[in-house]
Amino acid sequence: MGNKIGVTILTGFLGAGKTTFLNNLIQKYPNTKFAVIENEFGEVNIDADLVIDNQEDVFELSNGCICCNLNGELREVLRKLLNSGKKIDHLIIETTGIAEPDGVAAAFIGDPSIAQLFEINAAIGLIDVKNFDFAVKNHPVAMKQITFADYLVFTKCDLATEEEIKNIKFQAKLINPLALVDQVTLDQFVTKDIINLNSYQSDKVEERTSFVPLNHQHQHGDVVSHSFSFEGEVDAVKLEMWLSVLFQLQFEVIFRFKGIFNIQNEENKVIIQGVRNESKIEIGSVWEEGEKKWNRVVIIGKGLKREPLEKKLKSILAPNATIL
Ligand SMILES: Nc1nc2c(ncn2[C@@H]2O[C@H](COP(=O)(O)OP(=O)(O)OP(=O)(O)O)[C@@H](O)[C@H]2O)c(=O)[nH]1
Repeated sequence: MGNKIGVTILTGFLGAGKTTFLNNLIQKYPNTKFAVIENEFGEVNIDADLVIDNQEDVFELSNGCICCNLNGELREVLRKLLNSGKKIDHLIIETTGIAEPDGVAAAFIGDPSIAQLFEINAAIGLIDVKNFDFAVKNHPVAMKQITFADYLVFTKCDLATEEEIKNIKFQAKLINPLALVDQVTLDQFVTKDIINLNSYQSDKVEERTSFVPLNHQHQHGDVVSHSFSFEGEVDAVKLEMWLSVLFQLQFEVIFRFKGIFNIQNEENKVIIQGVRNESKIEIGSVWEEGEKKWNRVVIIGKGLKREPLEKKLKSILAPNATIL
């Protein structure tokens, strides 16, 4: 992460346990100086008062949602934070239960002055196992939160049976095959090194993408997750053109995009992540000698049909490539 301040985004539907988790998280790292941005969709920000105040800097963004009308204000707070001269090791943003986390993440990737100083570390999605069905059936945003998370934490497991938890974990993994999963109960400390997940680093993307089933499709309501793997070299210009169309014109329906590409004349893997209408392109590890040069792409979104995507992927490839 270099000298940049790592950013963890906490997402999850209303009442999923974000503030509870945040407090546990802060306590887990007594030597880390956190700044916390609390966003609540009401004029009075109650959550900010519920954050245990271990001399953390808690900023409140109320009466709106940072994924939309408060995005400018979020940028303003980040600038203030930097100009304050205070030592900050890590920033946690707790979004409202109805926020689309990609809008928050996009601010860190799309704004060069912010991206220079902050780096998204991971998006944590909390899922209340007792309310999972209700939330995903009735609120498309809950589904979007799950698709965007790098790490899914199941809460209120103390209130559910083993069978219920297993079933919900299974469904959530189908919706978001890229995410790591874990579970907590009330007041239980987080065991994973949450602030160092580094999910946006190219090696972690490579690692997670390799766990996704090959050439798979899964549908949950109108949210569908497609994975593709194919051999052959990709034409960089054609890929860029396709992605710019995808991210500029279709970002409303593309919730998540991660890909590892074998680009023509490039010795290293090229890692591409799409966050709303922004994309992050990084050079990954070198293709090892004898390693099969698979391109792997995972696209999760609303009502996405497989055939046009497959056709598009074929069109960016050199003629000898085959999609399996
Ligand atoms: N039994 C049980 N209760 C929990 C657990 N996690 C959170 N809660 C309770 O659930 C309620 C909501 O938790 P919060 O942490 O405020 O949830 P939130 O996601 O921040 O809520 P909003 O900001 O309203 O979206 C609180 O009463 C918590 O004490 C859990 O694992 N088990």
